[in-house]
Amino acid sequence: MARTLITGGLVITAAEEVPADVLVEDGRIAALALPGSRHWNADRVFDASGKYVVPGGVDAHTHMEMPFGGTRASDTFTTGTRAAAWGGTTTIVDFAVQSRGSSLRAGLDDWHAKADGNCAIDYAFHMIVSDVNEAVLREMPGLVGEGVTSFKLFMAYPGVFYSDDGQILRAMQQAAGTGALTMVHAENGPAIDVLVEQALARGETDPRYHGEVRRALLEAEATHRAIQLARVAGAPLYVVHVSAREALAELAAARDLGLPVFGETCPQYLFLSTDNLAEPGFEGAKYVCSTPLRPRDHQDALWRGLRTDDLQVVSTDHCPFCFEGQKELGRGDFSKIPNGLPGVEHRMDLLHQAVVEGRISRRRWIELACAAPARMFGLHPRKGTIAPGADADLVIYDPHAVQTLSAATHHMNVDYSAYEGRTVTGRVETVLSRGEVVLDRGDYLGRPGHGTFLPRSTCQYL
Ligand SMILES: NC(=O)NCCC(=O)O
Ligand SMILES: [Zn+2]
Ligand SMILES: [Zn+2]
Repeated sequence: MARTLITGGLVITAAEEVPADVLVEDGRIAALALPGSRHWNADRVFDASGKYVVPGGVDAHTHMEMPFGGTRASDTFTTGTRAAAWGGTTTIVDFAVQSRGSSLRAGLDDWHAKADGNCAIDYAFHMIVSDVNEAVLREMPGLVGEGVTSFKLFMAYPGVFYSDDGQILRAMQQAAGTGALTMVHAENGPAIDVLVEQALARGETDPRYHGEVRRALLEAEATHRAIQLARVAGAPLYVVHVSAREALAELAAARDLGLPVFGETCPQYLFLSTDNLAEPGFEGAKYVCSTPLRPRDHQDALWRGLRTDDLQVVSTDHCPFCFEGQKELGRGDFSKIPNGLPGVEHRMDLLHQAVVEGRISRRRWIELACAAPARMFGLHPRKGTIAPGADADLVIYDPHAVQTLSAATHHMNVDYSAYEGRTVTGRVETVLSRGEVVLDRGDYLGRPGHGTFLPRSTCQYL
């Protein structure tokens, strides 16, 4: 395989920033050296002077083609992984779904069939458990053996993905016994359903009521309950898509006790708010996701949590539905709007914007977007860092380029952008996935089938 050299860039990892040349051989990082200090022969040289060289992003929360609310997420593995690559993400961990009444095996096989041969970048799977029973519990160790080392349980969505506390406790016990990580969607679903019914009965049908009924206190209550259940089970816990300040406080309190409790937030909770849900007409449907967007004053708490390590990971929860034909299913009844936002393409750029604005450091940017998710989900040391032996998943990033995010220019298969018209400083220039050039200065060179399934080890964050 070709030898590739990247010269003169500022190499940024979660641990350090150092000007260095990077040599890539056989799809892996072969060596780093002070700029110009070694005279390596290479078939291909990229000049990264004035640019950053960062690890490819690891997005630990995506939903390609996920069925939801009578429709399915509009990005396939082909379109979604291509869009991820455009945004500097070179690994996704997608959620395989167990259908109720079916087995984990069937759900996982289904997900392999969707992804196999179609991905532009490497991928792995978590498993959504929507039907906890004895047979399903017995299947869990087998999945861990196949590299599916995390399971997501839902306290929300009664009748769909929801598990009750007893089922969650049982699944946590089983996961802990195999070394797997339990992920929880922490919202009190049954209580939310009561509030939904009451709101609709009052004629409150607009998208903004989605945010009002999914109360912050019901996220905090569920987060508290998930933590206590994990304690009882002796299980580590990862709370997905944290949006409420009150839920974050529960995580912080648990971490202050030294518990193995981790949290993720997403760009939509850091950059968008209930103001978007309240946009005129039916526009707010574009911003319907769960947990919901919160009033703007929650954002500062989330940023603080990212700085203090009460939150460890920023993932996208990419789950796109087109406005036309999909979000529109909920006109006249907000509870029928399919839940989810597009975002897999913009995470690296939006977090870099936070660097530009002084909210996080450059190293924290890489920690949150690359290194921590790789360690959390058993992908380190192959992914999330730049070191000899690691996969050559590399991004040359121009920190000065200015771009405007828009549906007219993005690559996700969705007819709107949640960040339409937002200008950010910084842009991906070149992307390598295991040494192969996927993107270079606006030319897409990737191909479906390059991306391979990554069996994961257990959490290395503990
Ligand atoms: N988050 C969301 O609104 N949709 C995807 C499913 C989930 O993660 O709960
Ligand atoms: Zn969720
Ligand atoms: Zn999700």
